[in-house]
Amino acid sequence: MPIGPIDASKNPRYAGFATFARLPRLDQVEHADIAVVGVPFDTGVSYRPGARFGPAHVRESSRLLRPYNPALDVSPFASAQVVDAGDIAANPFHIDEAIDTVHASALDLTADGARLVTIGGDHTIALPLLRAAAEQHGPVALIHFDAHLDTWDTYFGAEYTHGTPFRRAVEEGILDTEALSHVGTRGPLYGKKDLEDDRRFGFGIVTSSDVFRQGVDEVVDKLRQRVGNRPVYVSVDIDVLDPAHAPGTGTPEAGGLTSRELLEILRGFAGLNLIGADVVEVAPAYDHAQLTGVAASHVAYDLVSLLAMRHAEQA
Ligand SMILES: N=C(N)NCCCC(=O)O
Ligand SMILES: [Zn+2]
Ligand SMILES: [Zn+2]
Repeated sequence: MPIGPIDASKNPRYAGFATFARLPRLDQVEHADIAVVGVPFDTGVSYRPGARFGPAHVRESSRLLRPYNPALDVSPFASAQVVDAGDIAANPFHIDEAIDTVHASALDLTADGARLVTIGGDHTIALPLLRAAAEQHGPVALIHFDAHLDTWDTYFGAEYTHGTPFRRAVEEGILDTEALSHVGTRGPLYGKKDLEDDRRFGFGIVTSSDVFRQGVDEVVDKLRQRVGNRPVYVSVDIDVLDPAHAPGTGTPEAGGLTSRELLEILRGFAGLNLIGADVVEVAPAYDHAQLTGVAASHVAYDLVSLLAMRHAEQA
């Protein structure tokens, strides 16, 4: 029997240390099937800093999550042993070293088959997480929720930033270029070439307007078709949400998804071969009333739920 979260009917949910969803820590269980892990790192940002405080804020905003997920009809913490694996200690003064640390820690945490939901941290960390995923599964399909493409080349000559992880990943051959999608893209670009490069790398784009005009079901259908039964990694930059739904982020763009749309699309992924996920770019200094923290914690909860369903199917 998995060890579940602290019982909120016996111990008030606002009391005690904040692990994700008040789950046990990794060192309190014998084996974890799914681990939520933080990466407090924001040295890769191009605008507002502060995503290094994202993991603590998402945990603090996750105290109200309950054990049954009616939208997916699953009790994720009973279907699998889910834990909080704490934070990866990424060097804030050395991006290359931080990337190596995240890569090594992700490999370590998943060595016995555990799946990760990583809480960022800026989007730079998706690169080492994808490296680790590809080492275990081969080149992976990607569904990338973001206002931004994050396939740019360099900033100030720097190759490893939060605007460049997916270009690096394509260059490294760790993504399955038949099955790459951005969702929620919007806002001004540097030039048309950004889109041309992106298409050349193999990405298909579902813009934020597409979600509005076509609706969730059609978008889910398209994304599912593109992924098929490939191993798929889901990366959620919280700035995919409209700043009204997620003000606490570093590079906000108007005209984004609602949290309802994002959660509904994620729930449409039930049955896909999800192998890992991240929720990045939560910067609490710009948040209000935990809007962004609550949204991110619910996104992480649905991702954990999808992984738990997958785990139960395979067990
Ligand atoms: N990954 C995020 N959130 N943002 C990328 C923004 C890149 C830019 O400053 O143009
Ligand atoms: Zn973004
Ligand atoms: Zn991003």
